Amino acid sequence: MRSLTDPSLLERIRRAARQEQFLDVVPAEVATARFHVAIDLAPLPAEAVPLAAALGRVVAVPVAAAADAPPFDRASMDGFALRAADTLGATEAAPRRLRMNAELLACGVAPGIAVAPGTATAIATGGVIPRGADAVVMVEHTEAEEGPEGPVVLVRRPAVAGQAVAYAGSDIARGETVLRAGTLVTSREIGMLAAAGLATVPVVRRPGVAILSTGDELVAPGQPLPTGGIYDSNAAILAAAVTEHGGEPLPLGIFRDDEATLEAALRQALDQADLVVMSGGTSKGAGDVSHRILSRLPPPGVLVHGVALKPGKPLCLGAVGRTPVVVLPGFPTSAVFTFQEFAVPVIRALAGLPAREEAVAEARLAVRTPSEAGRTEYVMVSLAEDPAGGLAAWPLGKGSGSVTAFSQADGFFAIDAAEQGAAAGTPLQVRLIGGAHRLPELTIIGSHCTGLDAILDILAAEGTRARSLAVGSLGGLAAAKRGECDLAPAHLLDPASGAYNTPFLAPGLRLVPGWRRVQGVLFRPGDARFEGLDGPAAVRRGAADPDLLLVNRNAGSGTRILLDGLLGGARPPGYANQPKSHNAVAAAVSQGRADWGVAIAAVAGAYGLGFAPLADEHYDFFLPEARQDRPAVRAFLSALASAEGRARLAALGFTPA
Ligand SMILES: Nc1nc2c(c(=O)[nH]1)N[C@H]1C(S)=C(S)[C@@H](COP(=O)(O)OP(=O)(O)OC[C@H]3O[C@@H](n4cnc5c(N)ncnc54)[C@H](O)[C@@H]3O)O[C@H]1N2
Ligand code: MOO
Repeated sequence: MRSLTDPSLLERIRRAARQEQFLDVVPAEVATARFHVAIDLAPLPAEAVPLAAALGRVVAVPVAAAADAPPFDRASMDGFALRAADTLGATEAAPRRLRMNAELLACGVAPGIAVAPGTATAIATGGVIPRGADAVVMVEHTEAEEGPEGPVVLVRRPAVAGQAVAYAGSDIARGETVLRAGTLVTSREIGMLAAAGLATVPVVRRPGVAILSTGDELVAPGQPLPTGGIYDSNAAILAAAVTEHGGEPLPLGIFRDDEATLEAALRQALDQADLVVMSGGTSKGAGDVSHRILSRLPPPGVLVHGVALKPGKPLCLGAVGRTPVVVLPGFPTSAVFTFQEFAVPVIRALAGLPAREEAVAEARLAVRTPSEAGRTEYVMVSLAEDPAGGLAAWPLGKGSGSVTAFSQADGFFAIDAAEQGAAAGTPLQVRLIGGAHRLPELTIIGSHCTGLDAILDILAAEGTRARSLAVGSLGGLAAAKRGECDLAPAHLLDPASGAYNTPFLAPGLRLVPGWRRVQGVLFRPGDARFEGLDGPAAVRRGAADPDLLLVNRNAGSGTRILLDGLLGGARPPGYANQPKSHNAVAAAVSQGRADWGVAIAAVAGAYGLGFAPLADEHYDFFLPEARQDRPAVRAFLSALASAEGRARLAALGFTPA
């Protein structure tokens, strides 16, 4: 992202406003087909690596055993090696009497004496079966004694040939294929290779995947964030995903949105990598940068720019010679989603891994979900129990710019490009991310609060898995009425009565008191226009001074109802700026985009802001009566009432009910 004084950015915005510039937007299947014919997808050449380094690698060529396992016929019991025929008819009352040979076959001892008829040799588990012997009798079924002819062994059970003998090559036969090409090497394979006498294993060379992030705003995690800065999360998630799919990440860092810099970086990446993945700067005019750079490199260059997908429309796929280049959209959800769909299959193919196994779960869509016609829209969802049986899918609703949607979702489903949304109740095939999902024991749908995290941390420590979906107080109340959640946290103010939450109770629901949150006016510390005022005076001051800019809240929120009541119809400057959370209000005031707003004390504290208290807001839980006896609900209620829960809430600035 560049500054507004940058003429190329102005040009980019003008052009974007004029027209839809992805003239060549193609369906995902077309994009994949064009990409795959232009690049090589055969596994990379083999390299021999020592067993200690083989974990997680992919076997390149069939591996044959160099030795038998066991390498010789081996005793599998401590006892006596003998000829089974000599023990025929042996009983407790009439044991067979065998002369003991003068050697003890411990492990690692080469036998020197053959077992002749009528003799036996003492042998340990793992000992080499001597010539002439065909069975081992365990020591418990024998008795040794000193006879006139020397030491003898009395055998009290008849043996059958082969008894307690593990034959040479019965486990691994020399020349047998122990590992087939394409096998992923785990600890189990490493054990087999060692037993077969192999110190190294031929594995597919790991595809090197260069990862470049582009954007003037990007900052490496761990560094301080300047105004307008964004942490480079794409590079980290992409590098880890490369490793997960058998590649070797080559993190090249963050590059400025500048053609010459990017071209140099791309050339450097192409020198060392089997696949180049860039993220950022692909949409609109910026996409031309990739076009221009790629056109100066060996053909074929850009193969696809624009895919009829959401997230992921600005994706650019290209190749230099046969080396694939993938330019992902900068938005984190778009980047990781298109990486999974378009880059992962290439990495796995080069790494010699089979296509990723897709796991699908059937679910019903919990709420109506809009989509953009003309693009196949992939909707990230959380799965919860459906009261009608099976699973309900709840859209995360976070959008392409979210850094958490892909990481927190259980899976995603597609809405066809021809549709403009999907109705609540639509049966869905949800593709699971990570191949599996575990249903939470406690489903919480409604308004979010850091106090709730404190209680859920206690539950987690006790081993109860909870899932909290932040859909706002009203959305949670509706879910509770439909019986779709265990608890619906809410802070709903009824303007008529001035009461919180109780006026919204419905048959079948009960209200569990949670805690109070102090609402107040937020301002920058040291702002003399607010310092020292009480809450109502701070609102009057804010409303009266035309130089002061308000940050309001969205209609329907309890905070908005409170502020509207205090303003008595006044509309101070900034009233139209209506973000949807306490944190957004605090960030606006803290960063100087506004001078005052109303939010809870805990958030003011987290941002280091001044605070003038106004009123107590009640944060309570709607609980469907049908669910109140579930063990996880009981565990939640006791954590809420516990001394620890109350102490943690108090420490966060909340007043437990
Ligand atoms: N006028 C239009 N604007 C946009 C369109 C459009 O069609 N017309 N498309 C939108 C879509 S769809 C997407 S997706 C994004 C992708 O844009 P870019 O690929 O050009 O990405 P940037 O502008 O560089 O960044 C977007 C966003 O993502 C943040 N970002 C970038 N890189 C990283 C990173 N490595 N780690 C974390 N976050 C990153 C960046 O700061 C921006 O906030 O464009 C829409 N715009
Ligand atoms: O296509 Mo963009 O990826 O919607 O956000």
